[in-house]
Amino acid sequence: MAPVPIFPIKVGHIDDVQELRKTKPTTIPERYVRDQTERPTLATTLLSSSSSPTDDIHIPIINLSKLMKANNNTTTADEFHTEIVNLTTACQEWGFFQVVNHGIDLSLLESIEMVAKDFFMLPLEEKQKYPMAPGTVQGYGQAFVFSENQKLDWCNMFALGVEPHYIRNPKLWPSKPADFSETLESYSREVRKLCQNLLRYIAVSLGLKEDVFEEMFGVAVQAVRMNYYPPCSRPDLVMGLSPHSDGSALTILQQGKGSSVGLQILKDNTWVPVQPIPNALVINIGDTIEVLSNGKYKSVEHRAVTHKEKDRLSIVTFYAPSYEIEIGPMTELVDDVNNPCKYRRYNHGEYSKYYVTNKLQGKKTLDFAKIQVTNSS
Ligand SMILES: COC(=O)C(/C=C/C1=C(C)CCCC1(C)C)=C/O[C@H]1C=C(C)C(=O)O1
Ligand SMILES: O=C(O)CCC(=O)C(=O)O
Ligand SMILES: [Fe+2]
Repeated sequence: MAPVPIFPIKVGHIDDVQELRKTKPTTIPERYVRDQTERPTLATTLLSSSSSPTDDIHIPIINLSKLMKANNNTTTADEFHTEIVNLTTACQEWGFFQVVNHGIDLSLLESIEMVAKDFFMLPLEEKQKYPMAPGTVQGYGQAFVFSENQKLDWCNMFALGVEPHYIRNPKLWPSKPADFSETLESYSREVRKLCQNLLRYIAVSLGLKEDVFEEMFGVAVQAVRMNYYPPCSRPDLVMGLSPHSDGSALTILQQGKGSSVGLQILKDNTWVPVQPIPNALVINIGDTIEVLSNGKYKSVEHRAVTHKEKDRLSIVTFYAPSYEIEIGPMTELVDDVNNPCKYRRYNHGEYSKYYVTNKLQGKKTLDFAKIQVTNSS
C-alpha cells in the first residue's frame, strides 16, 4: 500500500525560501532559526572558506567498473574481490560511499541537473501548480512538516514517485521545462539499473546469493526528490535539511555541479562534509538494508547545511522494496549466540507510511522496527 495523506494537519505559513532570499535577502524568519543545540557547527558553515579538521576525511570511493566488468572477464577475480572488500568496508564503517565509473552517461547526469535547475528557476506561480499537500511527500514544497511550531528547513523540494506507475500522481509531473518528464524517465531507468547492480554486490559482500534482494523486493519502489538550497545570509542559524536516515534500501544522490559543499554525514559523533567528486554519485545505505543485514550495515544519519553566497542542488533517488513485501533480518545473518535478531518483521508499506508521516528526526524512525533489549538479570 502506498503512503497516504493523513488527517487534516495545520502547518501554518511556510515561506518559499527562494522567494524570501530574492525579496528580503537578510531576513531569517523565526521558524527557520534553530535552537542552539540544533545549529550547524561553526567549523562547517561560517569558516567554510578556511580549512576545518574534517576537510581531510573522505568517504570511500567504489569503482563500479571493477565489479561490473567481472561479468565480461575484463577484470581479474583478484580485482573483483578487492573491490568487494572495499564495498564491505564502505558499507560497514561508513554507510556512505561515492561510486565512480557507474556506467550512467554523463550527458544524462547533466540533463537531469539542467531540468531540475530550470524547474526551480521557474516563477513561483508556475511551481505552485504542483503543490505538495500538507502531510504528503510528492510535489513542490516542504515535506515532513506536521505542525505549526515545527522548525523548517532552508530548502525547496520537488518530489515525485516514479515506479511502479501506480505511485505516480500525473498531475504533479510538470509541463515546464518541456523535457522534464522525458529526462526524468531516462534518468530513472538508468539509476534503477545502478541500484539493482549495487544491491547484487551488496548481497555478495554480505555472503548472500547475489540476486536475493532483487527476488525479494518485487517491483521495487523508486522515487526522486530534487532539493534546492538557496544561499542563506546566516548559515550558522538554519538547517538546509534536518538530520535523518533514509527509509529506503539504497539512496543515490547526485550533487549539482558548481554547488556549494552541503551534505554532511555523522561519523563517530562528528559531522563530516561529503566533498563532491565530479561525475561521481553518492550512495547511502537506507534503513531497509540495516534491517535486512541485521544491523551489519547501518543507515547513517546525514543532513544538509547552507552557504552564505552559493546555492546548492541535489537530486536524490530512493530505491525500496515493493509495499507488499515483508521485511526482517535475513536468517543467514542472525545467530542466536553471537548476533541475535535486532529487528522485528514488518510490512514495508507500513514502514513507508510511518516514515512519511513523521518528521525527520535522526534515526528515530527506525525504532519502528527495533527489538528493544531488556535487561533480564
Ligand atoms: C527523506 O526521504 C524521503 O523524502 C523519502 C520519500 C520517498 C517517497 C516519495 C518522494 C514519493 C513516493 C513514496 C516515497 C515514500 C517512496 C524517502 O523515501 C524512502 C522512505 C521510505 C520508507 C522508502 O521506502 O523510501
Ligand atoms: O541534499 C543533500 O545532499 C541531502 C539530501 C537528502 O539527504 C535527502 O533528500 O534525503
Ligand atoms: Fe537523505
